[in-house]
Amino acid sequence: MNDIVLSIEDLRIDYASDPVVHAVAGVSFELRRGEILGIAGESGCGKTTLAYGITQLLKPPAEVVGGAVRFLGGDQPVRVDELEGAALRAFRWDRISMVFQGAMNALNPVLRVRAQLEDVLTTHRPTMTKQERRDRCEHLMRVVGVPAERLDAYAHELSGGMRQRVMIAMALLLDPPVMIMDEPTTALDVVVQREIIAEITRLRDELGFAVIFITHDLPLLLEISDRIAVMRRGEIVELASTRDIYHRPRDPYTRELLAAFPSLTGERLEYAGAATSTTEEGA
Ligand SMILES: Nc1ncnc2c1ncn2[C@@H]1O[C@H](COP(=O)(O)OP(=O)(O)OP(=O)(O)O)[C@@H](O)[C@H]1O
Repeated sequence: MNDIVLSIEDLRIDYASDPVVHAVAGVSFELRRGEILGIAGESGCGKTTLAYGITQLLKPPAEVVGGAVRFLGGDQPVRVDELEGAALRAFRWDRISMVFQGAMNALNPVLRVRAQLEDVLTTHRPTMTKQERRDRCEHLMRVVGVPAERLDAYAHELSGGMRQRVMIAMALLLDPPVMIMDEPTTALDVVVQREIIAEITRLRDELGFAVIFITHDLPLLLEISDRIAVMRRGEIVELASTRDIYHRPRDPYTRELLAAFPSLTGERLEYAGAATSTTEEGA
């Protein structure tokens, strides 16, 4: 069995604006079966463009100008970047699914959650019976921690956290070997964010799918990833195990990124009050 599920080779994506932006400037990496690969980097470094490029969701003026994306998690290798039309639609969700920032707002406001989940199954698993579809949807709701009764709700009747969980359920419906998550919890409050992250790592352990997890939140990546790729100006400047990124960062930019976050483990310093304060007031 191949240990690599996805291979990205020298992927290049431009925005054909004036001047041209080389948003992804020759990115190569391999995603291993069942791993969580974190992609970190400051705003504008090309993370989202990369995610959309891998799944062929880019819209003009964005354009893939070079490289290859190969899915290796099935019987035959698939050149994802060459898929079109019905073949692309059949591939997406089934082999690689996505949860993007604000995905929770992608739910259709006039359809019940059940109809939207069942629609994915009707399209991709046409031989499933009605009862099988019902069972699968109810199972997935339980898997992501939403009571199955909520299948009868409309999106506006659910909290932001629940809606994002529903989107994760949708991404898991077809049991894909790869999930791409781009800031999947950024729009949520910290407590809900932690719950959902814990859920994603638990599901990964249980179901064994691989995840590309994109965020500017490096401490979060250090917590959940097996390996981390650090992106800067459209390129990966360092890709290593999370342990090495944390303890032995090689690239100066990785060190800079790490230094930008307060240490979680170092010596505890006593708070001495605001540096600019000249009075005792409010101390
Ligand atoms: N429609 C567009 N036209 C021209 N340039 C664009 C367009 N969309 C994005 N870019 C540029 O492409 C580069 C990469 O943007 P991208 O959104 O992929 O970065 P990012 O790392 O995901 O940032 P963020 O974390 O803020 O979402 C940036 O320089 C951005 O300004």
